Amino acid sequence: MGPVTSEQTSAAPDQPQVPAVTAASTVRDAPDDPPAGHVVIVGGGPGGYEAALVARRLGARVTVVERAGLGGAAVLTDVVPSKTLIATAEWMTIADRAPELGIRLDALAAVGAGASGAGPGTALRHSIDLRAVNARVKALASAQSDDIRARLAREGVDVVTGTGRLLDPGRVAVTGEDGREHELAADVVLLATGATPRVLPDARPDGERILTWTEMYDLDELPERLVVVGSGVTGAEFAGAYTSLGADVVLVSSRDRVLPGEDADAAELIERIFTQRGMTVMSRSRASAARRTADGVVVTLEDGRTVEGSHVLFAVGSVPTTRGLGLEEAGVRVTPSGHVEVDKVSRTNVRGVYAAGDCTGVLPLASVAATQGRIAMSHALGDAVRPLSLRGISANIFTAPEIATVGLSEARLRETGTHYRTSTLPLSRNPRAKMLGVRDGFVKIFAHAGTGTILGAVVVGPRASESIFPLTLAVTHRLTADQVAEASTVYPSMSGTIAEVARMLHQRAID
Ligand SMILES: Cc1cc2nc3c(=O)[nH]c(=O)nc-3n(C[C@H](O)[C@H](O)[C@H](O)COP(=O)(O)OP(=O)(O)OC[C@H]3O[C@@H](n4cnc5c(N)ncnc54)[C@H](O)[C@@H]3O)c2cc1C
Ligand SMILES: NC(=O)c1ccc[n+]([C@@H]2O[C@H](COP(=O)([O-])OP(=O)(O)OC[C@H]3O[C@@H](n4cnc5c(N)ncnc54)[C@H](O)[C@@H]3O)[C@@H](O)[C@H]2O)c1
Repeated sequence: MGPVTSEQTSAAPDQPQVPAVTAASTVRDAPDDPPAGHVVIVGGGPGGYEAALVARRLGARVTVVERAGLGGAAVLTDVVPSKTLIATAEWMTIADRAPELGIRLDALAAVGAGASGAGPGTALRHSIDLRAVNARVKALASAQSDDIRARLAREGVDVVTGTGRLLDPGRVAVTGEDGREHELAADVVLLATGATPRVLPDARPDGERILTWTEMYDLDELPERLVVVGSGVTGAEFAGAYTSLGADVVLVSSRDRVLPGEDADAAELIERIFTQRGMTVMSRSRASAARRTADGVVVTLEDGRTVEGSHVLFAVGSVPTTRGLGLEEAGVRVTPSGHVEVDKVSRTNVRGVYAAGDCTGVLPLASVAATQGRIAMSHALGDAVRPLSLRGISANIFTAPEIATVGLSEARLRETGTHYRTSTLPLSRNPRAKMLGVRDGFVKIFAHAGTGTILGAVVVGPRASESIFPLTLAVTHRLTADQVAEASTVYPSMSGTIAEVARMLHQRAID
């Protein structure tokens, strides 16, 4: 069975989300001779497992080949662990505001709770038991992976443990843990093999002091001085979290500022907050090597300077997991960076072979991987499909405060010469923010200068990941600033600022 070639555009794909995997359903066995053929999916991350569910719903027999664990890097090493760690860090950040809100942690209560050596009147602060934090992180990730495995089993998806390799468009070889190889015949193949941390040749991770983000959850004690190399989203999230947890953090950034790809106002605000919290940010500093010392590490920069720490975390990007996948042999085209080339319905250049997620490099987000996987299966199995659009994709950087974005960035609007208007309000003027002791953050909206249609937005603030949703609706459904301004908001609420910024855009339009 080959893929359908015409693109239909009726049903919209679901909201791009990594699915909840808790819903109960009866076990469905795959039919021996499924009407929609056999789909083999290599990689069980969000790109792969979400596709598997869709393919089963569309009547295919489905086999997922996964070598590490279901849920992929997203669940086992990247999204889930980092956001669970950040949940603890966020609590610490909120606790820092407690005295301002009239909350005291007094010595007596702490002694009762088991703190030792604190006499009455002793000033106390919360501290971190990193072993306990990381045990929670790993247990949560592993439970989520188990949930996904159970959900796939309930839906009748076959899961094979091993490493998959494309032999040709209709055959996948699987090498099991025992080294034995067997073949799976496929009508459709989906490659969803993700990406792995980039490693500098002279800074090989050792799992103890020189680390990638996947190894951070094996630490039992808070690093005394953590050097974080790379100030992209991963570096910024870890540097911010470890500062909140109480570590002394040095962030080595090769660029002029942290988060170089993000809204400039948001990035500047985060950098200011980072330094206010005691983080050392070294800009225009590129690391070239790292080595162990007797009790720590030394990181060497390209200009010869050195930075000492107890540990170093390299967050210098990822490489697609596409080597050894048989792409060349099967004639699948890859980009110079090694990503699988796909179109907007996740097709590669080889008929019947699709790809989704980080191995395609389209937009490395779990939500996008899941959407690409779903689209691939709908297309391959002849269901209605709407090609991937990145227009209404929202994303969030889980720093404190969070940075949430949707739609076009200001840089992109400038690049494309779009005639736009923008308004911004700081959260410090919002009554709810004042009550909560929140000072940092803002709402910024971009609207088309002619039509008033909302083109993009940035929200910086606590739980910005939640507040961005009305603006995602606005961008997705092409609402105007006036339509957003007319909607009622609760008083007092953070979302009041969103409506107020939308009102400001109206005033500007009639200036
Ligand atoms: C630290 C960090 C935090 C992040 N936080 C977020 C976030 O908050 N929100 C968000 O949306 N995104 C986040 N991301 C991005 C997100 O993790 C990825 O976009 C997502 O994991 C991509 O999903 P995927 O299915 O393409 O690949 P993965 O999740 O990487 O899964 C790929 C799977 O394929 C398996 N595999 C690879 N090769 C083979 C083979 N040959 N045979 C068998 N199996 C194979 C791997 O073992 C893996 O399990 C984060 C990334 C990082 C690094
Ligand atoms: N919250 C989220 O959704 C989330 C979190 C983490 C990652 N992600 C996804 O993963 C993608 C990749 O993010 P990332 O931060 O892992 O990688 P990245 O490639 O975006 O950032 C790596 C940074 O390291 C810098 N760098 C590279 N080599 C260096 C060196 N030798 N010394 C110092 N700096 C160096 C680069 O200039 C870059 O700024 C993001 O675009 C995002 O889509 C998402």
